[in-house]
Amino acid sequence: MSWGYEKNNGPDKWADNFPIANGPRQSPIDIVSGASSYDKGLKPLSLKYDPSTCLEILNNGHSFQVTFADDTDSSTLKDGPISGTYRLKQFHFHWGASDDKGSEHTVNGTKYPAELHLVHWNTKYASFGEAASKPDGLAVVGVFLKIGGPNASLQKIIDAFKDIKAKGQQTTFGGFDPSTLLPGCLDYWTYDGSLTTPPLLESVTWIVCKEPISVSADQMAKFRSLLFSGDGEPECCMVDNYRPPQPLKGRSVRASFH
Ligand SMILES: Cc1cc(C)cc(S(N)(=O)=O)c1
Ligand SMILES: [Zn+2]
Repeated sequence: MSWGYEKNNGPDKWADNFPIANGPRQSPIDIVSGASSYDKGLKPLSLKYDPSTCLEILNNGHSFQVTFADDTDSSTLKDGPISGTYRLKQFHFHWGASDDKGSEHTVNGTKYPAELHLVHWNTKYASFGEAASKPDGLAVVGVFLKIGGPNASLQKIIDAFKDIKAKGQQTTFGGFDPSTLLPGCLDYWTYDGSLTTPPLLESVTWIVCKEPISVSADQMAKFRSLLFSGDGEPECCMVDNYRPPQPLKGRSVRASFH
């Protein structure tokens, strides 16, 4: 039985096969804004994305992801809390069965209906796979989604859902600029954490944006029409693919803003 988000294979069972699930730097966390400390040494994020590196969109059975060519420094994250250059590998989302839940990180206990993760790897290592096992290997930018007006940039992604409804399905998806998914203000919280799904590797510098982006209720409903299940299997809607907040275990959360 492979891991998932159901009762019998969900987050409470992951430690059975991935003992790091109870490790010292697990993600996500609840961000308590009053307990975060402003660090004037934190730089603004430098995100430079080239739409021509966008390759395809894929339903991997846990979420859907948009993957990028990462053989050059065309789409990168620099500055912020990190040193060096990190390359964009993919982005994906986590969301709920209803608008009152779905994000992985929470803010003062507040859940958002969804959360975007833009995954980058440190080019001091030879590949994503090598970087994923290093304490400074990955940097993931998290962006909350809140219910509001329709998001034109998200709509381009949603329009591709008909081709990736079931697990394992993928289709070409080019010319998409991920910077159109970023909020206007790039104030952020940052802390040392992990992948939020198995293998839960403790290799992620988390960079969580304070400002959410909008998504309409109808657009969220389209996310929930994707399937965890494969073609020909009993249909299981892709919803609640989020891990709940994990113990902070003494970590500090820094803020790039007052
Ligand atoms: C397993 C895994 C892989 C990747 C690239 C990213 C994550 S996450 N949700 O921590 O951003 C998890
Ligand atoms: Zn994620």
